[in-house]
Amino acid sequence: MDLRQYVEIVDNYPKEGIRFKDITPLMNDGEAYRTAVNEIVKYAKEKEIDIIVGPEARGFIIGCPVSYSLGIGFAPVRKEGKLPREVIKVDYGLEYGSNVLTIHKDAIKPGQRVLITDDLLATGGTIEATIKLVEELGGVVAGCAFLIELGYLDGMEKLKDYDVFTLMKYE
Ligand SMILES: O=P(O)(O)OC[C@H]1O[C@H](OP(=O)(O)OP(=O)(O)O)[C@H](O)[C@@H]1O
Ligand SMILES: Nc1ncnc2[nH]cnc12
Repeated sequence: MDLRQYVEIVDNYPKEGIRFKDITPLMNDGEAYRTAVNEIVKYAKEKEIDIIVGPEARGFIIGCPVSYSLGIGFAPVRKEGKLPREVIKVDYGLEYGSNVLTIHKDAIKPGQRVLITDDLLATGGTIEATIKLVEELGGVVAGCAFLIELGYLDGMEKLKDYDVFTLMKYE
């Protein structure tokens, strides 16, 4: 199944010069969504993952069904001010802005094997920040999985020391 036909490219969103890759058509199609999630489930099984971590909001869309399918937990990474208990935080930049990400201090047990999921790898700022949070809690980043990699933004450079799985690459 060619999943690219379900990714819509929107020019100049959210600002001038950005070509936004919209995955909502993929999610709207049950078969395409399931095919994409199943590929990541397969990858997660190979990596013997204990828990999935995904950054808000699109990381949830990919990570939660993978967690459900494997019967393992999901730990949300959220923008500042959203998680109710004690958190650790990190600043990060992305293709069109900057922000703060947080995770609950007790979300991951030291030594747990973590798969980080997101819809898309652009500059790698979000994934780098998420990795920092996981590692600060003592988690082992056993893999990172994305639907889409924007090769022209070199996010992969930040992931040289990690195992990465992507379904679609745009140059
Ligand atoms: O590799 P980067 O340059 O960091 O960009 C990728 C990130 O940008 C998007 O999230 P965004 O922060 O727009 O938030 P959203 O998921 O809430 O839409 C996307 O879902 C990734 O998390
Ligand atoms: N070009 C892009 N399309 C979709 N999501 C993004 N997040 C960061 N850059 C993006």
